[in-house]
Amino acid sequence: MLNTPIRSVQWSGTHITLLDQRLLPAKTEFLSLTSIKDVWDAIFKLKVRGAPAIGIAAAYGLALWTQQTTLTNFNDFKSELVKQGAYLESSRPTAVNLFWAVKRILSVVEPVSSVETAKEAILAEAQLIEKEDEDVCRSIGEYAITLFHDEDTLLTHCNAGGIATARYGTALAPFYIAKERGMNLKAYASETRPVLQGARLTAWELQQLGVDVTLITDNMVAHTIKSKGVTAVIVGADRIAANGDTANKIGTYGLALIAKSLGIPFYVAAPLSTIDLDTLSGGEIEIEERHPDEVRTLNGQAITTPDMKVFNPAFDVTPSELITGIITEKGIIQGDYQPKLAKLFL
Ligand SMILES: CSC[C@@H](O)[C@@H](O)C(=O)COP(=O)(O)O
Repeated sequence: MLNTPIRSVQWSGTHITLLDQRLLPAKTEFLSLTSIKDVWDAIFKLKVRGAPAIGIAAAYGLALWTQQTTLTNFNDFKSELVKQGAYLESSRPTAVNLFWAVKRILSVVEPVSSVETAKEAILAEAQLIEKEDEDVCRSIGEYAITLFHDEDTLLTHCNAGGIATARYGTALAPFYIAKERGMNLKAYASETRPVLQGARLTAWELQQLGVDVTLITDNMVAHTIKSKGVTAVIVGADRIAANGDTANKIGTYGLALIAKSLGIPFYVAAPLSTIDLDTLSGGEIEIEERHPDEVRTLNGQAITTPDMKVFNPAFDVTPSELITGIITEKGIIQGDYQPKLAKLFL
């Protein structure tokens, strides 16, 4: 049993050690990322995925670049660092944690005046981002658990677990806390076509944790909620707009509509680093569209003609009015999201 969850992104002194999430659950393999290009590629290809983990990988990616650069002039170093940050930001558009982490790393260079000091400050900040995410996820779990009772059955979508963060996850954090407290939370995981994060990652992660987890395909959600006594839906987020509209894995919006129709609560669990007050509403969030082959194939096997026309958005936006509560490290907010989200940052 994997009671201490695997760390999906770690700094290893000279490189980044990264769990290759594409291979799970068949193989638990770690990659050594030795250049910023490796980090871009890892984010783009979903070797690392999940909003907070992408942010941590990006922060370490910039730390890696700073350790390797031969630039000695501080102004040249600073302007190249900005370019490297923009390069990493071009890997995936939707999860705001990527942009948040790059911004945070760039900001530590402001008060310093030499390349050597900047290198140290950047690595320390990347390590702090990882450490803080662990604490934040634990806190999300502690707030989340107050919403549930022993023997409740929660349905979750995609993977917002320990491997998508520094530790504990966001939507899966209450399962870790429940285990510690001897409380029995049961789970249904929807498989999450086309990349199957629910089947490959969430079902595996909860099974490792010893949670009673059952896998369903995405089209079984309404029937399962109705027939199996699911008490709540809990998901993570990739970007929460200022008004509470939430971008998360494709399928989340449909889940929220089903939850509302069947009268069960729909919760979003996310850290403040996923809340983007500069994005006023969900309509402003850029939705990543991925390669059509993800839909044309299933586990590497073609399921359509090779030229089948495909629409493959990786995320959708759930309007805030369908969200029962947003669980953050600073507490749970319910309704009236605009002022309440803004207040979290004061
Ligand atoms: C704590 S992870 C929250 C979200 O990032 C997660 O729910 C999600 O949508 C991940 O999408 P992915 O495409 O796998 O990166």
